[in-house]
Amino acid sequence: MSRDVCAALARFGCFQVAYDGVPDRLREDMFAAMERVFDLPDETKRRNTSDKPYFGHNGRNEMVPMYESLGAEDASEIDKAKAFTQLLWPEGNDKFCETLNCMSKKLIELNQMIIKMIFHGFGVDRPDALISDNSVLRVMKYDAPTGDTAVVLPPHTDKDSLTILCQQEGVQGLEVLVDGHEWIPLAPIPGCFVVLAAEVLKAWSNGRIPAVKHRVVLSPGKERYSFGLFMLPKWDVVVKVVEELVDEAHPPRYKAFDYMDYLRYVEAHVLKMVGSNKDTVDVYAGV
Ligand SMILES: O=C(O)CCC(=O)C(=O)O
Ligand SMILES: [Fe+2]
Repeated sequence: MSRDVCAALARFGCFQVAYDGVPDRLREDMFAAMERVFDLPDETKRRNTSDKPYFGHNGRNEMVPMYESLGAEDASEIDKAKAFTQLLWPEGNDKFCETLNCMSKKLIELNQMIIKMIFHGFGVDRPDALISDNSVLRVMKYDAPTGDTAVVLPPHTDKDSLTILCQQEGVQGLEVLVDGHEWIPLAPIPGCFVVLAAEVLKAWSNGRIPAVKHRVVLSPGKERYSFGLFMLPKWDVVVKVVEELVDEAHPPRYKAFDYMDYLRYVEAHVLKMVGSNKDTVDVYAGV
């Protein structure tokens, strides 16, 4: 199993996983709740701010006019889930709070399981420094294109360690880039989650696992909802290449870096990186 996970990630930077730790009911509750979130007035949704780049409300701007998202940091902690809920529903919404909290916990469990598998596959018995509880649960909505098929979320690599996405059943949209030139649609599979390798994992794995480039494309008349758990490294541990993956044939490809400094760099250079075939982590920390 560990080997299959490693092989899929090394080759494609992604895979889909069937995971019954998240009951269908919880998934349905989440999508139902999300529709109500996006129906809230703009000024309410824009209360979702953060001092960390890309952690809060995003979208409906020049770069991504048809995309809108909100981020709940560490919603696996009940107090944080409550605070996020209260921003949106000051009068409270216990059901939403519980759904968000429960989903975050389940997806963090899945995430940690996959990180352990990856590094076991690489012969690392105790990847403790990489197992973190820090996350952002992001809920996303894409407007239906009116004319032609449209790229509603431009190609990018994620800046966390590992992303777990949940697509709506029957709504196609996510595509991943394979071999640098072929866009492959990842059709939603009932009961499955999409796992995407991101830039921090690329650094940890000394480049053995690529950060997969992906985008969202929609056909006319179809709107789309999705949500994802973005796993972040521990705040008090620098991001660095795992020692076991360094030897004479594989010198370290990345300098150690602080995750928040890297995120600030990402924010400052985001426009410059559009269309680049280099990942930000390589520009920022590549040796
Ligand atoms: O909505 C999706 O399926 C993808 C979202 C995504 O790539 C992101 O938020 O980084
Ligand atoms: Fe992404």
